[in-house]
Amino acid sequence: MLLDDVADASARVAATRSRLAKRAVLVDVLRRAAADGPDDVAIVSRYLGGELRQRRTGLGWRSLTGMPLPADAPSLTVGEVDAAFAHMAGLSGSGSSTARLEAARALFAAATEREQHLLRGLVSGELRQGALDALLLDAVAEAAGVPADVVRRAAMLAGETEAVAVAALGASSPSAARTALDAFTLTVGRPVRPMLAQSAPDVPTAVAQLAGTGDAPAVPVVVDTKLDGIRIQVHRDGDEVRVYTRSLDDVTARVPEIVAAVRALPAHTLVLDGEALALDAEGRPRPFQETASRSATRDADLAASATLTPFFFDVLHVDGHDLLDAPLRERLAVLDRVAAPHVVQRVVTSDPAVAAGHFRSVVAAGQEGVVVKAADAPYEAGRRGAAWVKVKPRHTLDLVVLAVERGSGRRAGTLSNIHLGARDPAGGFVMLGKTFKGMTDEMLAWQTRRFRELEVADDGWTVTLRPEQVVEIAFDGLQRSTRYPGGLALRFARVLRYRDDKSAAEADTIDTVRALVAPT
Ligand SMILES: Nc1ncnc2c1ncn2[C@@H]1O[C@H](COP(=O)(O)OP(=O)(O)OP(=O)(O)O)[C@@H](O)[C@H]1O
Repeated sequence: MLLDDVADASARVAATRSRLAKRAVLVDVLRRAAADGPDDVAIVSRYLGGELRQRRTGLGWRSLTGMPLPADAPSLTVGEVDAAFAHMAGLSGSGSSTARLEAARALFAAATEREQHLLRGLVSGELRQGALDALLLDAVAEAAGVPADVVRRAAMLAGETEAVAVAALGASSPSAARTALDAFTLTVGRPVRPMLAQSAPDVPTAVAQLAGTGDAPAVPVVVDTKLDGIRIQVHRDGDEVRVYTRSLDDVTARVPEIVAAVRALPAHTLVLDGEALALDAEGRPRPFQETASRSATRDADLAASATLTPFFFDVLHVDGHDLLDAPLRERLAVLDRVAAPHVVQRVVTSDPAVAAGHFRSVVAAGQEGVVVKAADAPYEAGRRGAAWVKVKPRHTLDLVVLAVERGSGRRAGTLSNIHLGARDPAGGFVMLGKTFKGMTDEMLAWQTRRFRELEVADDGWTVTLRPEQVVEIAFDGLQRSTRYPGGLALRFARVLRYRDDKSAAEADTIDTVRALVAPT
């Protein structure tokens, strides 16, 4: 397949707001890629999702300025483009950056204007979007003639889209595609995308959503303590233990204490879902920053300074039995048996008052809130379904840093005041305000370095960034604003922490923010 076909599809997807129209474009291009063979499906599904197949090419955003003028007519195949990036990624040693730049120039010289636009987006990561991935999976399902939930489930278990697209579109018939997709099962040692939660403003609302209201007898729900640490998914096969983060990165080498704790549990094979936390001598959680900086750094000194304790709230597999489809009630019974010293505290009740009492006591003990869960629900990998509902005592949003201003006075020399954007589901970001509050000196130093890496332009005062860094913001409310494009501004926004475990595609959307505005 020609790169031009993908560039054309990508431009048409970006040009329409209609999900149906976007999906139709993707179905068409995926079908044509399938006719050209599995290698093309692999590459095209990656490119449509906004990613290269190479994790790192060594090419920076800046190196793409000053590329040659575009070619007049398309000639590049996707296979040639993938091979060119594989070559660039493989270069190392002295002279490699010059060689890489030459290879990039040759590639760009052979690309038309819209192909160059696609290549830039792929290299910079700007085309990557969570919403696009979901759409792509639906398009794979339609192109292969199988139900969308079968494809989604396979992708969650595979932890990626490419292999699933190849399996589904490489099959000779819809029933063969289904068989190929059913072969993606939970494998110990291969992380699955974690189940996510919706939010509710308070505990009675969350309980009512799950336990039901009215005359029917209320069903008991699980009210789990919400710990404010780092999501971990731990896989154990005998003595081999691997620890993954929310974004499925392998952090095993950095958390030997978690490995040791899980090795001591009474099971041979295990997949556990939970949270890692730094505790003080009294067993109270230490501030999140300590847990986060510990996991974000490879620094051995820091590694010694805070010990992480794992707490588990779910189990997906034990000794040859997959539990994904078992109701939570059963999974928790297994969890209590195999992970007893490390289980998150919970109450099971249908009484909103009891649930609210648990919420108050855990918040008083320094925890973040609760997650109310349907006791009969399966584990829905990768889904923000209705079966888990979180409740926290304060308003927070995960926003993306769009730009940053130079600090002055005590903050001279730093990059300080950050511009905050919510994700627009149709593409791009909507600015909601700025803040320089809540940052510790360490955070300031960290962000000053980090934002230089993301710099796109610098007018001497404001540095415009690639929209990649997610930040968790607390705020007191929203006000109408004529200054910002969404017509809304945050009141008293302050930084709680930087979220390295979330990509910009997972940031809160402007629709979520609008839903917080009380109807007038
Ligand atoms: N007992 C628990 N059950 C489920 N999730 C928990 C629990 N304790 C802490 N968590 C954390 O809460 C998160 C659930 O909220 P959500 O799925 O919205 O993820 P998130 O966007 O990372 O949320 P947040 O920023 O509120 O932690 C999980 O990702 C997990 O890290």
